[in-house]
Amino acid sequence: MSALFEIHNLAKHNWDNGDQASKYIFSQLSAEITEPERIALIGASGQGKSTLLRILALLDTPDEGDLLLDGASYKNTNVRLWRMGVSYVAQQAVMLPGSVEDNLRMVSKLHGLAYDSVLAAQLLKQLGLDYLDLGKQAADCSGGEKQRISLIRSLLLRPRILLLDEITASLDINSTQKVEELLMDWHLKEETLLIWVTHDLEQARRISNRTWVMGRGELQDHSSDSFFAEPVAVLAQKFIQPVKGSL
Ligand SMILES: Nc1ncnc2c1ncn2[C@@H]1O[C@H](COP(=O)(O)OP(=O)(O)OP(=O)(O)O)[C@@H](O)[C@H]1O
Repeated sequence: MSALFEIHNLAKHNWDNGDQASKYIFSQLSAEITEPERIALIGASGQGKSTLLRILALLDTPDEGDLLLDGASYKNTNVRLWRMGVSYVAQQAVMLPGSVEDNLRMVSKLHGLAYDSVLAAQLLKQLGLDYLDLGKQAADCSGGEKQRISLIRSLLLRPRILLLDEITASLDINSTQKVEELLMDWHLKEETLLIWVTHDLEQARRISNRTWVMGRGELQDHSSDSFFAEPVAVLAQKFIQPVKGSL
């Protein structure tokens, strides 16, 4: 039986700055995921974590290598179908023109799916957004509101793989906790594979069973239990440099 998701020798060239030493952001990146897991993706700034997630969602193209979903290469798959199964939630939430409700409805419409208003209302409540006027212009929402609306937009697609790019970066502690609880619950019920980029090692420990560390163009794969056996402060020094003050 084929794995759920496979990354084979993936490489991405850096922007061409004439410096051969930095030709690749990363190269020969490989990983195999056989079942829906919760993967924390960590690493210092500029190591290519967002680029990797964007490539996995086919929002950017790899320069070398292959990606397989249920054994089928992205090269032989319709991009729209791929994106129904693999959804990326960006670090900077981008709102589409129109109201909050227009934004929530838009993705289902694009993919020819029925809009599940009951699920939308439930998710808004779980993320503490039930006070929001759905007729409000999405562009007028706060950064934290936009981030949660953008997460709900992706969840409404019920993707098999959810790629989360620092999605709690502009949220307060309460909202962050709600997002984490919702996603842990969602993962259990929907069996969604989560790949979650975070600079917060405590968050990585809470949400993952597997930890990928990106650095120097490579990907290290650890079980979170063994990775977090060391104190977080020590791990921060080793893997998320420079770390003075905060992660
Ligand atoms: N499409 C692209 N082609 C070439 N280089 C890119 C592309 N996108 C990003 N880069 C470069 O790749 C490097 C890694 O960027 P990326 O945003 O993926 O890092 P990151 O690990 O997510 O960083 P951070 O933690 O700060 O968000 C940057 O130097 C960036 O300019």
